[in-house]
Amino acid sequence: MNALAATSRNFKQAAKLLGLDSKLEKSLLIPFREIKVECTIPKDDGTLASYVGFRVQHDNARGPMKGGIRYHHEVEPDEVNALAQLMTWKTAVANIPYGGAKGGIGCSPGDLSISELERLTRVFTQKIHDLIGIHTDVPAPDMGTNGQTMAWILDEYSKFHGYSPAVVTGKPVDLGGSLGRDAATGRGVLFATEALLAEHGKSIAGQRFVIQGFGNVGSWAAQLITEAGGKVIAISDVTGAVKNINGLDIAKLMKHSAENRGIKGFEGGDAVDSNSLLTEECDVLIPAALGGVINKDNADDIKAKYIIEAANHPTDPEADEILAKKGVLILPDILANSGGVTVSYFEWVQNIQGFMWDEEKVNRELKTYMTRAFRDTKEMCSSHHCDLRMGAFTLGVNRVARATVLRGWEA
Ligand SMILES: NC(=O)C1=CN([C@@H]2O[C@H](COP(=O)(O)OP(=O)(O)OC[C@H]3O[C@@H](n4cnc5c(N)ncnc54)[C@H](O)[C@@H]3O)[C@@H](O)[C@H]2O)C=CC1
Ligand SMILES: O=C(O)CCC(=O)C(=O)O
Repeated sequence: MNALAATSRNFKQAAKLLGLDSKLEKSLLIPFREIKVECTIPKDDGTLASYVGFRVQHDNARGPMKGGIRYHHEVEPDEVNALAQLMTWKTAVANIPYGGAKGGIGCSPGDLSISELERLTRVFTQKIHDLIGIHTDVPAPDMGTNGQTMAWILDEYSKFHGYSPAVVTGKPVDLGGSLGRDAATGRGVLFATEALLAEHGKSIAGQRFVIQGFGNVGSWAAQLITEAGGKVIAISDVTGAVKNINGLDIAKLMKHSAENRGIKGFEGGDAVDSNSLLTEECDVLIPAALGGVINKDNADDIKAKYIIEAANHPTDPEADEILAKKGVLILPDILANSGGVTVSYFEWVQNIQGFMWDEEKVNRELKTYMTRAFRDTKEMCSSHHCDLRMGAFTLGVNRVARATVLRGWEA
């Protein structure tokens, strides 16, 4: 199912559970602004290349819009729209004072040199600088982008508006980034998983994990889960998949991946088919790469007891239904991966205050926010007799609806 159709379907189900009136429902669904820009840059060989960039600003009832920028060849308007909408509900689930946005450029970052990526990022920033801002819309990294990308956006934006570190988060620490932001999404995944397992009398220690994706989120999740005593038995990335039922050596896999631009060829396990990774025998499955990977074609074959959605919208609604019948518990994206935007909020606060927190404080506050979001979601599950996805959606949608009504925007 198309990402926007899937996200909107979840939203509409939550709106129904909450009994929202149809005018309010419609105003919450429609994005505030959709931006599409053509970014033309000279390639290193002197030829010109054009890429389409998007920024969808979904909602700002609760504060400045917030969300990552993705560089990936599959970036297209409907997906960016869906991801922006998810950010609106996610920031509300985390109870941080933001709305939601998302951006992206349709490109293959691995095929571009560093200087081409820099030129592309600067041109994109030139085209959208008037529409983003510290109190308007604050970008951050997502798939295919990182702290360096944010540093280029910061620098380009500052040429127009003066030095403005709070205009992006996920920056390098040397440029006002927060300690702990790089690991935050993975660490948030750890805290959320701990909270879910604890409800079932379990802990991370002794559980077998399978992770799809070994980028920022997947690699940090793998490291932190291993440190907490979990056994990561299989991992995939775009280059391949590797399995070791005794547990992969994550530190060695990190080194191999950095040196070889991927996990392919890692000798600390057996190479396995990436396509069957999601259906490997395990206790906890963590999709941490693309959307829509768990769908009606593979849901019935999934053997995990728990799915922790580190990626955004990895599970189609049809798969949700199949997995629910099998008794698989899904911790939804807007809760499970909210650690990233939560520490982005801490970074923005630090930039505005001009005061830097130590890493221990960042991680401690992150745990408090993740635990609270999990508890608030469970309360919605109890009051609306629904699963965790609908618990998180009703929590997020209700908070945004209340702010919308208070601001007098629903009419
Ligand atoms: N970076 C962040 O702070 C946050 C990221 N997310 C979500 O987490 C997911 C991953 O994001 P990042 O780790 O930041 O991206 P990244 O670009 O750092 O890493 C992406 C990883 O996915 C792998 N991948 C790509 N295609 C694949 C495929 N077909 N099969 C297996 N692996 C594949 C890549 O090889 C890479 O290891 C995305 O869905 C993103 O939206 C969610 C919240 C915050
Ligand atoms: O850190 C942020 O502002 C946004 C991260 C993001 O794009 C996401 O949570 O999907």
